[in-house]
Amino acid sequence: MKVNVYSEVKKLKIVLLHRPGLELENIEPDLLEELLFEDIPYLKKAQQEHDYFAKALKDNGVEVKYVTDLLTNTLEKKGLKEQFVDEYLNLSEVKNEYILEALKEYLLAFETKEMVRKIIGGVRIDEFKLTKNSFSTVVHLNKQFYLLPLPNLYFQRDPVAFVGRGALINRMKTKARRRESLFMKYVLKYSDEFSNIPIYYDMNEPFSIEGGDVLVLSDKVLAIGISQRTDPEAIERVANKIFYESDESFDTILAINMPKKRAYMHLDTIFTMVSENKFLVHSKLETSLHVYVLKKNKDEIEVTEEDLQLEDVLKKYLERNDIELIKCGGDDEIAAKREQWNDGSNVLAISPGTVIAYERNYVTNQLLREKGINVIEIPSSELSRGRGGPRCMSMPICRE
Ligand SMILES: NC(=O)NCCC[C@H](N)C(=O)O
Repeated sequence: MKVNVYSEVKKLKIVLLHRPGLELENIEPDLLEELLFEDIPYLKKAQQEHDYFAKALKDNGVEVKYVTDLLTNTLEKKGLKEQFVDEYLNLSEVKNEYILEALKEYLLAFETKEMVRKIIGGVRIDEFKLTKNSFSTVVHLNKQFYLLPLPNLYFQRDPVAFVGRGALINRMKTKARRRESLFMKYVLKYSDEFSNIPIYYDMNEPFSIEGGDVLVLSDKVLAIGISQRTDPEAIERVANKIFYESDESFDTILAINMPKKRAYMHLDTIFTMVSENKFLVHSKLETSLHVYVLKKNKDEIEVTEEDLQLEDVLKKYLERNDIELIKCGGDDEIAAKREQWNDGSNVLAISPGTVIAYERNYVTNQLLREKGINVIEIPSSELSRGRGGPRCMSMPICRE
């Protein structure tokens, strides 16, 4: 499978998705904050909405790959089931040796496909009895889960980011999402479907970076948000790797400083590209931004700082004057807040000027159409409860 991502908008050919599963049925009110959800989703409806999203992509000529299929095939073909479970449990919050031993035995007893479904879905206390009990295991039995679910996995944008011909295997900021990166790490490392993909970041690095913060603005310019989820040190390591240890064409990284708060969770929460010169932005993003410009010089990275309007940053570094910003919700203050809350700025371009957007953000979608953008709308009553949009739910593997 060819990895080729040098744009946010060029024709999308292959995309990575995860269809929500059991994991959404294991979100309960006391876990909402820890699991990064705002409400309890209804799985059946969420799956129907996700299938609608996948169909919209396929109907537009995009090949859809599911991370669970890729992982299952890799583990089966390469006999890596046990090694994966060991590494996966090691990344989990489970430290009690009796519980780890019992969990490993329980998970390995499943067929690979079912095991993959289970490790994503979580394991409840009532699914098996511990044979050995000690004081510490008894304490743990007062909880509801041996292994917490991964309900954010359908936001495939974040754990692994394809950039150029390579990939960032991201260290996710929160414990709730840390395990997610291991899925594609195994696929990229062991699967025959991907060969010799250069890796520009690894999940074992100490600093976090999430794919929602990474935008491939052109074959020379990356934009990476310094956000609640992405550390400047991670950006620095990615820059050094791509500039000096790869044959990529990128020579500029715009590190955009962002408010470190959930409403601005990732750069793509407030800023996405919809055509070669048009961008959809959070209505408050028109103020000046503090941007650190990392330039590839001969031996080391040259860093300059800019306090510019986003439009001026884009004109300067994309070297074009026809840059146009479209505000989420337009000039209607209340619509802007409402639609931003439901990821109105987070659309997925499947070709220049054609985007997939949530139907609920109809004010923004109308504004996009008035600017000549073709908007394909999808339902999201349940998907939205995880606070992510169509761009969050997809990771392009190959664009034209
Ligand atoms: N790129 C994105 O904006 N992803 C959305 C992630 C939502 C998820 N509930 C999270 O808080 O990480």
